[in-house]
Amino acid sequence: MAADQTGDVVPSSLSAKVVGSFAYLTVRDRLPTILTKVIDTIHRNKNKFFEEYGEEGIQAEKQTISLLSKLRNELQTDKPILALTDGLEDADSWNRYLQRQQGQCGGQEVVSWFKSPWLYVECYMYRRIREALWLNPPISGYDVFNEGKTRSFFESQQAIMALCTYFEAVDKKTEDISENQLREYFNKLLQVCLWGNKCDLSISAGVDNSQKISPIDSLLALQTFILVDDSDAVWSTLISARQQRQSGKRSSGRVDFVLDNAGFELVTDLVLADFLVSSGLAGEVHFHGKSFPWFVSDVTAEDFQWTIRQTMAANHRWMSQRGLRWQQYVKEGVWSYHDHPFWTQPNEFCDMAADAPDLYAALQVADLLLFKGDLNYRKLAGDRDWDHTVDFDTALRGFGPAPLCSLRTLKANIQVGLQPGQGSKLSSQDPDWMTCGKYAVIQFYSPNSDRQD
Ligand SMILES: O=P(O)(O)OC[C@H]1O[C@](O)(CO)[C@@H](O)[C@@H]1O
Repeated sequence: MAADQTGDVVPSSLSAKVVGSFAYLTVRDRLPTILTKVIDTIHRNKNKFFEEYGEEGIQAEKQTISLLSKLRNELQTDKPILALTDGLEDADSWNRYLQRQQGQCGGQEVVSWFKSPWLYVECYMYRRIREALWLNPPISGYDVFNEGKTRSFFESQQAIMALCTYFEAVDKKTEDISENQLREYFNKLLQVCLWGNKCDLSISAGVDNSQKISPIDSLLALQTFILVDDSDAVWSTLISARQQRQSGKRSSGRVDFVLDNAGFELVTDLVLADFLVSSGLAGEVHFHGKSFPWFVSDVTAEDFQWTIRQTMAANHRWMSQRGLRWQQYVKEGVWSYHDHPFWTQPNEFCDMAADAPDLYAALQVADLLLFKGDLNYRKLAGDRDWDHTVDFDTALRGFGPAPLCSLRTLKANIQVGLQPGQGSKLSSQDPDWMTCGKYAVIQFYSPNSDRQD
């Protein structure tokens, strides 16, 4: 247990200082592997940089690699975390966060890779990659993870086609079907969107993790791996918001996706968003992505636009039709993409109201917030060593700008909101249940006291 900034007693943050823990193994093994791949990618692209920028490109490649090798050495030898020096717009808040961490150690320990909160140091690594590139124009804007994200999209083509074909049939029917039928489609597409989160490149340290089989066909078999299923509450939230709109009590009708990975997962997000709009469950969708390459496969503005363009250009009738529809939504402002520096900060989301009040206020307007993936879950629950039976609401520690739902496959050893005994049963059956990506949750919280489930 530890006291937070406000003096509340909360479980301690997960950290690599617990030798043998998942955090420890990630910092010891997975993060250096990711850094090595980043260095290899930059080196492999040397000729491209030369063709584009001449000798300057080669110099930038060398210097970036030298900064990244230094970073890998700092990590592997547990050096202190350093302040950022690139002067980018978020550098000050990162440096303030470092001071906050230093304040919390009370001078007894240094803030370092293996001693500090895992969430902090892992986010910091991606920000330092950003710094290494930024300090080296002309390759400052190069996305080192782009090749992997692109590959993962193409390797999931069959699954994307199957999903678009399924959606085509659903879409034809949404106008005159019963609420029960609509609900059935919603459940399926919500689950596809959930399992899409299996496909991230960070857990596999960049190794192929794409979707190979039809996502609809696998749903039934996957059902037993959903540990918490609050989809009833999610549905009720959408339906009651729609009723309020129809009766003129409310205008917005907005669902926000806090996105996670590009590739197949993003396609599942777009398909669900398409369904929400075409069925009238939402009037508008906001997508929140990252403002620089993050956690290997996270969606940036460029990935978002690229995915829509590729879907449009596909040589498959239903896939390209979806792409065209999505482009239309973007043109008409029905869909919009947003980024904010807070999404690429190391903060727990309970800090958002104080540290990013503009973002918090923007989220308050939504009827429903869908938080995709494992990292968002870690930030929702503060990446702390909670007992599994603690309520989701408690772990959120006051965060709740609007009704929210986490759609997450478990890839880090944090999970709340389970039934008594559920965690220990899983541990005895499947010791890696929290980190293997085989289990998932659809976990809901509403700040309105009259929860609609
Ligand atoms: O893409 P996601 O689902 O946020 O997963 C991110 C990955 O990074 C981690 O947060 C840590 O490496 C894991 O928990 C997870 O493997």
